[in-house]
Amino acid sequence: MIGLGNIARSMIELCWREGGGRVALVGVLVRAPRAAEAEAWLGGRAPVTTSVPDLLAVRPDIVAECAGHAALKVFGEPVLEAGCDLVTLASGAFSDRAFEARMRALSRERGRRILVPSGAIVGIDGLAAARHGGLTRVVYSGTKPVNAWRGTAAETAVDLDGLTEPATFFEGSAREASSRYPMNANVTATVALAGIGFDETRVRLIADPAARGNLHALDYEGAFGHARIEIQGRPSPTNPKTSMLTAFSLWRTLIDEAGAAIRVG
Ligand SMILES: NC(=O)C1=CN([C@@H]2O[C@H](COP(=O)(O)OP(=O)(O)OC[C@H]3O[C@@H](n4cnc5c(N)ncnc54)[C@H](O)[C@@H]3O)[C@@H](O)[C@H]2O)C=CC1
Ligand SMILES: O=C([O-])CC(=O)C(=O)O
Repeated sequence: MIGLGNIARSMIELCWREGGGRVALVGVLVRAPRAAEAEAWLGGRAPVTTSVPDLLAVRPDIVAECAGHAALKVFGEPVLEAGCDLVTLASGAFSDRAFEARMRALSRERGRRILVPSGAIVGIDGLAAARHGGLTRVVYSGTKPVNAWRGTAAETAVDLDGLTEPATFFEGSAREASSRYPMNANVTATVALAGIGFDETRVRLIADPAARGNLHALDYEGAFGHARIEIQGRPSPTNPKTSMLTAFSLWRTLIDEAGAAIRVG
C-alpha cells in the first residue's frame, strides 16, 4: 500500500475483515513524519516503511497507490520496474501525455498491469463496452458540496462562501479537469480512459451549497444507444472530497483480479 489516508485505511479495514487469506497486506509506505502514527494505527499488523525500495523488497504481487498524483508520478515507474502490478486511483495523472506513454511502455516491457478501479463512479463497465461499437458523445458532470471544493482551484474560480445556488465553475475536457482538480476529478480521467479519451470527454464541475453528497452524472451515446447514469455518493467521513465507494471499488479490484477495473497498461 502506498499512502495511509482515508481510502487506504478504509480498504485495509476491508482487507482485515474480508481478506480471508486470499489478499494480505504486506507493507505500507508513508511519509517519514507519519511513520509513528501509521505504526500505531496498523498495530503491528503490517510493516511500515518510508522508502519505496524497502516496500518493494517484501516482494508484493500488487501495489495499491492511494496517495494521489504526485505519489503516482514518483512511485509508478519503480513499482513496474520491480515487477509488480500496480493499481492506482490517481487516474488523473495520466492526463500528462508523457507520463501516460512512459507508464504504458514500461507496463508492456515488464509484462505488468496498471489497473484503474472504477472508483467513485458507476457505469464504467458499460462505457468501456460501448466504445467497441463507437462512441459519439461522453459528458460527465460532477456536483459536490462547497466544503469538498475547499483548498482546490475552485476557490479562485468562484466565491465558494457566497454561493446561494449551484455554480458551474469549470467546463472543459477531462484532460484539463483531472489535471486541474487532482483531488476531486480523477473520475473524469477514469471515464476518459474507459471511453473516448481525455480530449473528447466533456466535463462540468459544480459546487452546490445545498448538496448533501457527491453527485456524479454520466451521459454517453454511440452505436449501442444512449446511457444516463447517476450516483449520489456519500462522502467519506474523513475526507469530504472523496466518495466512500472509491475504497470499496479498490478492494473489489484486488479481490476480483481486475474484474472491475480499466486496464491502462
Ligand atoms: N479514482 C477515483 O474515483 C478517486 C480517486 N481519488 C484519489 O485518491 C487520492 C487519495 O484520496 P484519500 O485517501 O481520500 O486522500 P487522503 O488525503 O485522505 O489520503 C492521502 C494520503 O496519502 C499520503 N501521501 C501523499 N503523498 C505521499 C507520498 N509521497 N508517500 C506516501 N504517502 C503519501 C498523505 O499523507 C495522505 O495520508 C486522492 O488524492 C485522489 O487522487 C480520490 C477519490 C476518488
Ligand atoms: O470521490 C469522488 O467523489 C471523486 C473524486 O474525488 C475524484 O474523482 O478524484
